[in-house]
Amino acid sequence: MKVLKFGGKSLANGKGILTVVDIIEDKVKKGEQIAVVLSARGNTTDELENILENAKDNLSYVEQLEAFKKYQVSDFVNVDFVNEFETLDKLFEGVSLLGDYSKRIKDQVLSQGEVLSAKLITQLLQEKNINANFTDSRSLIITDAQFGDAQPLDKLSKDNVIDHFKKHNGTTVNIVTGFIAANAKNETTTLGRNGSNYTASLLANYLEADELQNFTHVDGIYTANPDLVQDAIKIEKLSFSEANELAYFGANILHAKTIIPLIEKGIPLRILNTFDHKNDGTLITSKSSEKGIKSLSVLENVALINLEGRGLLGKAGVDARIFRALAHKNISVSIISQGSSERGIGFIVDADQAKEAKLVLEQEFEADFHKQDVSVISIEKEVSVISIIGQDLSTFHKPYNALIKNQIIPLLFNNTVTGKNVSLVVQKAQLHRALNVIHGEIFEISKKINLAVFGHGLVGGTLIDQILKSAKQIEKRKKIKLNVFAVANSKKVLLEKNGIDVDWENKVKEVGEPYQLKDIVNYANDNHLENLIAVDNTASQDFTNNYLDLIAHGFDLVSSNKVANTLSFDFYKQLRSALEQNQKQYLYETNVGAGLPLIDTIKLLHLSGENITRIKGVFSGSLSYLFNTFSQEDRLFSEVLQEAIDKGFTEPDPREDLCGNDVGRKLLILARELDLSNEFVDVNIHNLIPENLRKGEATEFLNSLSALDSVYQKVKEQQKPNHVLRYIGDLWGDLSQEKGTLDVKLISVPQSSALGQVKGSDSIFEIYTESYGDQPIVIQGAGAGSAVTARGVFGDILRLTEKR
Ligand SMILES: NC(=O)C1=CN([C@@H]2O[C@H](COP(=O)(O)OP(=O)(O)OC[C@H]3O[C@@H](n4cnc5c(N)ncnc54)[C@H](O)[C@@H]3O)[C@@H](O)[C@H]2O)C=CC1
Ligand SMILES: N[C@@H](CC=O)C(=O)O
Repeated sequence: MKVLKFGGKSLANGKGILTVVDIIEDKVKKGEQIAVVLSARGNTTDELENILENAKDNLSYVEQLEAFKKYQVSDFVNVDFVNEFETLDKLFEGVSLLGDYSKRIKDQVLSQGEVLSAKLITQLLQEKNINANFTDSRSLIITDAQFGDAQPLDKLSKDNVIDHFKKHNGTTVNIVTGFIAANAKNETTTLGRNGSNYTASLLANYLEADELQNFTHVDGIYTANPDLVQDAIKIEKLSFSEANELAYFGANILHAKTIIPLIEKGIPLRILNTFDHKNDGTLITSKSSEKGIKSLSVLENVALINLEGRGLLGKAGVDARIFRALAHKNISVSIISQGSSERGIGFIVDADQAKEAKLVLEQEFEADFHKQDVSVISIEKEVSVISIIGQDLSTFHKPYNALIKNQIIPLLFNNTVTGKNVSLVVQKAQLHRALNVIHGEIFEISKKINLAVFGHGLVGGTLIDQILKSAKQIEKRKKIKLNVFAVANSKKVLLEKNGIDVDWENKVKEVGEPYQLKDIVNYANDNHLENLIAVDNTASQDFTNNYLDLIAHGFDLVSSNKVANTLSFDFYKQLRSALEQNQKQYLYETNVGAGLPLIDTIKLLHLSGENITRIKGVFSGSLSYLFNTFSQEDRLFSEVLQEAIDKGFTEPDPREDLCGNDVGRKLLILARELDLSNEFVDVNIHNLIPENLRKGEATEFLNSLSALDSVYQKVKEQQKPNHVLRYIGDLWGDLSQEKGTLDVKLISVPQSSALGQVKGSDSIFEIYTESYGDQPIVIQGAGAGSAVTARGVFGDILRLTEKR
């Protein structure tokens, strides 16, 4: 025998009720022996309660009652509800006249909901020639006289149930009303919260059923509420004790009292979805899963009460006074935390009891206030409790660190000593994001990294395409889900919380909107996006003004833009201190040498105490290409320069390369990596642009490139034989001092030298250190180009995700 229980949502008009009839019919046709327990349909119980209140308050309720009746009858014209409707009419009339009702009357009213439901299903099944038998549980379950929350009298109830099922067995399907019962005087009682589930488990117990199937509107029990956590996973199996923890912490499908009758007889409970009944749901048995089950549950309607005072220190009986005072008003405390200094105590109560709790405590501690032993009793209403079930403190650092990195600082947390359960109190506004962060961490589900990409020109555009192309592979290999939720240029932003797709460029044009930085920050907040990274692929100084704001709003930073690292040394330090304060990271490997692993190498050498004495080389990819090609081939300077521009080697404004600023910046960035405090003005730069071409717009300059030809032809010709031109950066001097010497210059070197042999757009960096002596560490390779640079930026993003 299996007991099937259907909840209110399953029995609502429309698809629900028809599906329920199909499920029962299907089981009967397969020859399964079943008993069916039903809740009231849809919102019936709430509606009845509402009408009752209105009747009591002498408000007009008749129209509401008629609508209620109409809903119950709906299209089911053959069902006879005359008795039930008359009963309700009389009860409401009486309440309206008296202006009051007792718990006994309320139970009589509410019980009609289950009666109507069971009568209807019985009728619908009979119309399908199924031998359905309407069973009023008031003749089976006998309780004490505690109306509203009656306790079953087991022996009597069990005998009744067994007798009834003996009489009505075989092909009969008993359709039993849930929730309602009767006392010894045959007065209607109800079984309280989750009453229908309770009826079903009592029946399963008395009948020693093989299984209780609880049909709901969800697929089973999830690792977290799927409405809040998109990646929540259905739990296939769990034990009663694990389910008990879930029930306690708010999984409202289950309640401890409904589980006990099942545990007693070892009857499995299966949570199923009426609307997808092919799904196996979640099976709850006495057997614990080997690995232990983990899940998240949430308490939302709560408030945090905080009691503080220096005078509490070491005083005996303070806690006792708090609890006594609260208990006196029937206020229950669910989570409590107290520092060892005993100067404060924080605890959670139901939100609607918070005000009363504060009042009670203010009265209790009135004298202590006067003596200034107690200074504050405050209520924080905008909080929620997250409980990580199955979590102990040995691995708690993982979700905790992930929360901190996402700037979610729990207000309070505690754990159970024996069981595995850690609870956190967080700001309500952060609940959604906190749940997703913790869930991702404890289930090692693909970590979602939310990227806002600023600048989608050569480098930015290539980066976005590279990300979209490899996102699936990365998710598979590294369990990291890269989600580009924002793409912005200087004017417009495209925002897509679930990530842009290959058509992003058109969408930026067509549906992109003018924006300010705060719009993107707010969008991330409103959509609870976690693990935020801002990627700066602009060349804009204006944009770097946003860095501090981004950091303060929880973004890590990645940039190919070199400007932020080359503004004043004060800003450089301010940026680092903001990063430290907010526990954020800033990676910029592409600032020097594009995709080459230069900054990391120098950082490591310096950190390990290796004394770097000089860094010298061809720092610019575009100027490398220009002088390598120009020195080698008999071509016009302007022609080769145009080629470097066309290949995407130069800065957005190529004058930044030619005037030496770009190399100057790179040199300064490396110097600052060595803790030197040089400013940009300290860099001695040989500007390659003749004086007369330095002013005006970039386009003007680009139209007069040929004016450079004669200048550089002359320089080329004045070289010694077998020499070539190279534009180099050189960091030297006593690098243990506060500042180093930084030179950027055009030199002529033998073609056979290391610098002379550099080809194409390669950069070369010679790093001289004390241990390596005269033989420098050499890093050489493509020093410019959108593909290699974008790859380098991508590398920084991935490196950041691993640090999270
Ligand atoms: N091209 C290369 O080989 C390398 C370039 N870089 C750096 O990469 C960065 C990007 O270079 P490219 O892609 O070549 O430049 P680009 O000119 O092609 O793209 C820059 C983009 O930034 C946008 N932008 C400008 N100001 C903005 C603002 N305030 N907010 C949002 N977007 C803004 C522009 O609209 C443009 O789409 C530069 O900082 C450059 O120094 C670094 C290493 C190598
Ligand atoms: N314009 C730069 C690009 C990389 O930083 C260069 O030419 O090196």
